[in-house]
Amino acid sequence: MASSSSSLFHSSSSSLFLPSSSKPRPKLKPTHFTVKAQSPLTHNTSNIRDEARRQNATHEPHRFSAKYVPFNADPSSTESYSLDEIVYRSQSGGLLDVQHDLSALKRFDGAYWRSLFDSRVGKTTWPYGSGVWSKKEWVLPEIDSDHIVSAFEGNSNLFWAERFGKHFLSMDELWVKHCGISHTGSFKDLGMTVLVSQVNRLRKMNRPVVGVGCASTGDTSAALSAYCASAGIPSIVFLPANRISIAQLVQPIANGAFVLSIDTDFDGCMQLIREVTAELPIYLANSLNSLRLEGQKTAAIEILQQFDWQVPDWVIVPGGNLGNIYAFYKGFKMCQELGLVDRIPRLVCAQAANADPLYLYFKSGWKEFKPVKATTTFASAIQIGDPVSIDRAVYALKNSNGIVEEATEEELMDAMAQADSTGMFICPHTGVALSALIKLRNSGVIKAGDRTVVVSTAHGLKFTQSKIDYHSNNIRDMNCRYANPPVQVKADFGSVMDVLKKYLQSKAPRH
Ligand SMILES: Cc1ncc(COP(=O)(O)O)c(C=O)c1O
Ligand SMILES: N[C@@H](CCOP(=O)(O)O)C(=O)O
Repeated sequence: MASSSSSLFHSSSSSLFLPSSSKPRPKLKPTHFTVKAQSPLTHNTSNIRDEARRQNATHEPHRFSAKYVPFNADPSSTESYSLDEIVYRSQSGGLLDVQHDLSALKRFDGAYWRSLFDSRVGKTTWPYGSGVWSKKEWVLPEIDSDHIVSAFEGNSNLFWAERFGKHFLSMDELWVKHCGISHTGSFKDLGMTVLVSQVNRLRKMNRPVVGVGCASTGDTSAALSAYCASAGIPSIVFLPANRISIAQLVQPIANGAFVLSIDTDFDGCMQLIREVTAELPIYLANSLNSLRLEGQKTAAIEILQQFDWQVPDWVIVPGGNLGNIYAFYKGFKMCQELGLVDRIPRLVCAQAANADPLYLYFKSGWKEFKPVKATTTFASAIQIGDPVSIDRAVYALKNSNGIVEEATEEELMDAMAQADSTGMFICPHTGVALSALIKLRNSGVIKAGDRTVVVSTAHGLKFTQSKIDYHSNNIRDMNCRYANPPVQVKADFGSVMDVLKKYLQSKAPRH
């Protein structure tokens, strides 16, 4: 059913002036805030990178750090790896997590970090003009700004969905975080800037990385190929043949990636890329690699920032491979731990009913996880039956008093059409998240006054075929209740007037 692919194929202004002593210091108060206001290109330098270099040379070295540790490890564990190592799994075969030196970050209080992050928004200072790198100290603190590969991603709009909220849900406080209004049209840019920047650093250090590879349902591959192309790094993408949209397929092709269209589903491609990256000097770019989530978590920080550091009640995220739901949890949790906010929102992960292993696990009371064979869904980017980040997702949901919901094909397509009819142009995955919201509102779990954020994960323009099918009433076993097909009309004045009069009558206010 899903649309198928063709056969073709500082400020300087916001520099952080770090204290010279490595001794613990009293927490900085906002009044001692050390962000220098200065416009980017004040020093006769030729571009923003040069300016960043000049600033770096005059600054003291960073004193924040991060490392890989086993995910959710026992506190007694001493296993850890430098971020400069090429490692995706712990000794026991479990997931890894990037652990920041929180005690170093805590030398600065919440007000300090809020002010610092706020000061960097809306500037072109390298690299802080990016919504991800404006939080560099919390993302990859040790990377040289010169190695960063960025499209100034992030800083996506948080849209007040006034009409959708009021009209369909009697809600005043419904917001949509448009992570898909981004360089390659999905939230993957947030993670990929971090991963490709680290690869760039590794290559400069002469580490054996010849290329970067991923399995993809279309968005990871688009982001990977764009960032790699921008840095001149070879990218290799494994795509499930005929299961991604044309718009997504053409992105890595245009960006010069080595594209393999493989006769299997996403889970099959994921298995293959894991085997291949264990053998060849190809760095793995899927979210199994915990570096990606460091970038993705900044969307959560941005939401808080956009609400002037007030915490919403609910955040709803569509889930597939399940890295993103954990990334949101991690972003919110860091803000709480570092004193920027005093609580975190409740998280909802929304799945397509045709690809719902997490939902089934949740419904079983977290008794037993079983991968499923995911079947075709209009939400094609989340057609995933064996998510690599299942443990991360469960952790995020349990620790945020979270919920999992699911949406049938008809529900998700109706929700997408309803949202579009109020001026949005969302992707089917966002339709899944909105369906979850509709269900939770109808059951009274989410209250009319709850401030709720739905995360929109990709741009609707990547999924136009699904909208065409829906609005043409061309989907088997679906009512397409909100279809709005074009009216065919003869090219004469009378015929045009007839249809217009009928239309205007149907729209005239009734008294
Ligand atoms: C558009 C879109 N939405 C949602 C998701 C789900 O994100 P995750 O795999 O991190 O759960 C993906 C990718 O999987 C996606 O491409
Ligand atoms: N939707 C994803 C699926 C892979 O997810 P990842 O976050 O593990 O890379 C895609 O677009 O490929």
